[in-house]
Amino acid sequence: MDSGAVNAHRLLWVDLLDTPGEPPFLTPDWEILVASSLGEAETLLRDPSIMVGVFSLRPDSLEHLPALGRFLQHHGTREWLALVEPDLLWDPRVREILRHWCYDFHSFPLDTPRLEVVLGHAFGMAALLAQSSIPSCGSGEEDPLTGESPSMEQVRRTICKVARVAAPVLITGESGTGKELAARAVHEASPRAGKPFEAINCAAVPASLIQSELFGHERGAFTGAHRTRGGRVQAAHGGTLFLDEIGDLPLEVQASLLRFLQNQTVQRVGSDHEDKVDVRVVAATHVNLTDAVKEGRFREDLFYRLDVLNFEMPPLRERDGDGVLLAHHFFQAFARDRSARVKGFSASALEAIRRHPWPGNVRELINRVRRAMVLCENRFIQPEDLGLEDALENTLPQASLEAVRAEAERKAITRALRTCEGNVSAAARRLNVSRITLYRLARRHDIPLQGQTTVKS
Ligand SMILES: Nc1ncnc2c1ncn2[C@@H]1O[C@H](COP(=O)(O)OP(=O)(O)OP(=O)(O)O)[C@@H](O)[C@H]1O
Repeated sequence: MDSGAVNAHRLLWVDLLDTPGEPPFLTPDWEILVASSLGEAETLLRDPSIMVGVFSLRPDSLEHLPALGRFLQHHGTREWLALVEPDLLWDPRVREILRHWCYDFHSFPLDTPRLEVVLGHAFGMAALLAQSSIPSCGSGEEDPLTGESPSMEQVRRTICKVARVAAPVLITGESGTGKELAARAVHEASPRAGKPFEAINCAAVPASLIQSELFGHERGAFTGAHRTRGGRVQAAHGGTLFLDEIGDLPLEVQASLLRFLQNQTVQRVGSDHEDKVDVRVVAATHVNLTDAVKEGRFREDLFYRLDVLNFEMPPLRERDGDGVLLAHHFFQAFARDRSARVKGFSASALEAIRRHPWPGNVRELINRVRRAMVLCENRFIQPEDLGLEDALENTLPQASLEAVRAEAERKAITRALRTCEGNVSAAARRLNVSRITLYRLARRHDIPLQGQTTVKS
C-alpha cells in the first residue's frame, strides 16, 4: 500500500497470520510496506529509511515466536510495535517478546488514531538512535572533506541524507573535485560503515579484464586464470562498491552490472551459477552520462538504475574561500616534507590562490602546494613557488600603486638572482643598483641571498 505522500515515513507491516488481513488506513504521513513472512520483511529492511515496524500476534501466529524473537533481535535498531490479542498477554513467551523488543504494544481491537500517535513517537526515537550511530556525517572530527563554503555545506547535508538510504548514488563533478572522498563519506555515514569499501577505477582497468575484476572468475575461465577468484563486488559484501569513471565501463560489462543491480547477484566469468551479494553501489563520473546515453556509449536502463540519488561535487573555483583553507590544510599535512624555514604563505600567494581558476581542482592544489613547499627558498611561499605568478597579473592594476611597485620590484630581484645563479654582485649589476641596495631590498622583500653574512654594508 503506497500512500504516495512526499516525505512520508516508511512503515513495515509484518503480517504472520495464515490469512493476512489488510493493514489499517493511516494518514498520508505513512507509507506502509507489507511483508507476509519474516523473509519478506528481511528483504524490505535492506532499506534503512524504514525505521519503524508493526507486527501482530494472534493465536495462529504463535508458532513463529522463536523466529520472530531472532528477527527482532537482529533488527534492534528499529522501533517495533506489537498488536496483540488480549488473551495472549498472559503467555510468558509473548510477554518476553514485548518486554525485550517492543517500543509499545496495543491490544485488539485496533485504535488507529492512538496507533498513529505511538508510531510517531517510535519513529522519532528511531531517528534519534540512528543519528547518534552515524559517526560525523560530515561535521565532526572524522570529516575528511575540508571546506566551509556554502556549496560544501550543501554537499555535506546531501551526503547525510543519501547515506541513510540503500539506493545507488551517482556523484558527478570535474576531475579532482573529491568525488571518491565524497563516496567514502557516504559509506562512513551509512549503516554500512565498518564494512568493506571497495573502490575501482573503471578507466584504469583494461577492458578485457574488468568483467573478471568486478565479478570474479572460475579457474580455467581464460588463459592465465590459474585459480578461482572472487571479484570486487563480492569483496564489498555488506558494504559499498565505488565505481569511479563509470562512463568508461565497456557496454558488455554494463549489462552484467545492470543484472547485479537488479538482482543483487553475481556470476563469475566461466561459472553457470549466481551468488547472492548485499552491496550498495556509489558511482562517479566526470563525463556527462546523458550525452553518453544519447551517443550509445552508455546503457539508458543502467543510467536510470544508477541515477536514483545524485549530487555534484562543485568545482574548487565555486567554493568561496575553500582554496585558501585547503592550502593551509595541506601545508600542515605535508609538514614532514617541508623545510623548517618555510613558515606559510605570503599574502600575494594567498591572493594568487584565490584568483586561480583551478581547472584540476583540489588535486591540482595539492600538487602545487607540495611542490612549493619543497622548492620554496623564502620563509613564505610566493606565487612563483606555486607557479601562480600569472594569476596576479590582471589584478595588479587594481592594487595600490605602492603594492604594484613592490610586487614588480620583488619579481625583478628574484628573476635577476635566478638568472645570475644567486651571485649578488652580478644580479646588482644587472639591476643597475649597488650591492648594498640589493641587500636592503632583498631584506625588505624577504628574499634570501647567498653569502649574506659575509658582506659588510
Ligand atoms: N574537500 C577536500 N578536503 C580534503 N581533501 C580533498 C578534498 N577534496 C579532494 N581532496 C583530495 O583531492 C584528491 C583528489 O580527490 P578525489 O580522488 O576524491 O577526486 P575525484 O573527483 O574522484 O577525481 P577523479 O575524477 O580524477 O577520479 C585526493 O587526494 C583527495 O583526498
